[in-house]
Amino acid sequence: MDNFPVVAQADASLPNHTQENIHLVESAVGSNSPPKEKVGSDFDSRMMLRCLELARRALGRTSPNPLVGAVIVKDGEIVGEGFHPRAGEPHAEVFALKAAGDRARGATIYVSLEPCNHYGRTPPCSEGLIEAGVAKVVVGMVDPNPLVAGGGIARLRAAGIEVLVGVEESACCQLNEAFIHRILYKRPLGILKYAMTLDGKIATTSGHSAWVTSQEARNEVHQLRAGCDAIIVGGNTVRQDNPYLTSHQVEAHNPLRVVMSRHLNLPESAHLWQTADAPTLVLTQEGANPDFQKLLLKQGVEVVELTSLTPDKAMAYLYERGFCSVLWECGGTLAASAIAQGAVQKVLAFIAPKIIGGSIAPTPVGDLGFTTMTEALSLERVRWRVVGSDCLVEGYFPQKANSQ
Ligand SMILES: Nc1nc(O)c(N)c(N[C@@H]2O[C@H](COP(=O)(O)O)[C@@H](O)[C@H]2O)n1
Ligand SMILES: [Zn+2]
Repeated sequence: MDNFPVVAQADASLPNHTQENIHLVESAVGSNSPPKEKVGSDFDSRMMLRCLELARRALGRTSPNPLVGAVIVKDGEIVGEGFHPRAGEPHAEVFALKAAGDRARGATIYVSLEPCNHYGRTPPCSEGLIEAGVAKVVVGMVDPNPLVAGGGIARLRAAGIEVLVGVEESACCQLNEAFIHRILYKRPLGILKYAMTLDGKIATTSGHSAWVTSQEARNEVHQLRAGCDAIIVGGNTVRQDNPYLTSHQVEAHNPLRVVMSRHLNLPESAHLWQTADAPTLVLTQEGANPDFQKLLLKQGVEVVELTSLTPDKAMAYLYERGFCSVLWECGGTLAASAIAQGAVQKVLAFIAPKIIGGSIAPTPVGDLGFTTMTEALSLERVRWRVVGSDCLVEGYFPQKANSQ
């Protein structure tokens, strides 16, 4: 287990203040640390939860940027609200300031992420807040982005503005767990999702898998997809299940559908290239099946040849494309190799109270090469709840602490 690369390491080249920030954010996200004392009043909490509600309106659409909401309160009343709609567009604070107009002077702004203090695609919100004359800034969480990392808070305080940090911090971190992971580990957050029977099978011996779980669980999966940037499957899943991999919800975001296939021996009639509901990307190896590549291109499917097609290389490529979260909805063989290469950090297992038997019926995770129980990968921060007639168990592989 010691040599098993379950997670990517945080980048040792990051500056010291960012390393400290990593610990700060890790302790806010993790539940292994003792519960923290509540920060702020009940009213502060209500306003911050409203910020998170606003932020969620852009679910799945902001990467590589975070989901952020902002609320401006004057004399106990909300006078402006905003959220960050997508990268390249103004930040949440800018929309809230615009909505509040002159009423922002002397007001309190609640924002789920520390105001930025840098010139990126947009100018620094810290300066905008100072110029608007706000009296107080209530922050949900410190921004782990090394370009911000406490600098926004310091700038506001230096301008004489009162700043309260950490209201509903763990809820703020949870909403942006994928953004945080991307910043800290320079990879998208990998989420492995599967549905299995009580006896641990994802399909019958003959490969029939529709449906293992209840409609309610499938609806939950559709919502999960709407919040992710990409879904990855392997060629086997395309051949056997012919999935659509969409969020099946009106106006919801559809993630990029990604197929990993070395030889491109895939069916021409697959729904993934016969339906235009969502974009599709096929990742393959150099020189694979040029005729099939032509067919895919004709269908509007993007094809990218990687020098070697592995889960880690796929995640590195998707990181470069600006993705924060990737959902692995693949079969057991690819899932095992994704876990072994540290491309999975979070597991969502839907367990249906059904038994189908079959000693060779497929299971969610293939061979990891373990021979003893001491090698088993234990999840932490485990939670479970009932969804329809099924049970959803979720947890995280332990993050290796940064040694810097
Ligand atoms: N406080 C805050 N509010 C928002 O609405 C945001 N989108 C951010 N994002 C932070 O700024 C970085 C992106 O900057 P540009 O959009 O490129 O100017 C992002 O990485 C976050 O650190 N922060
Ligand atoms: Zn900003």
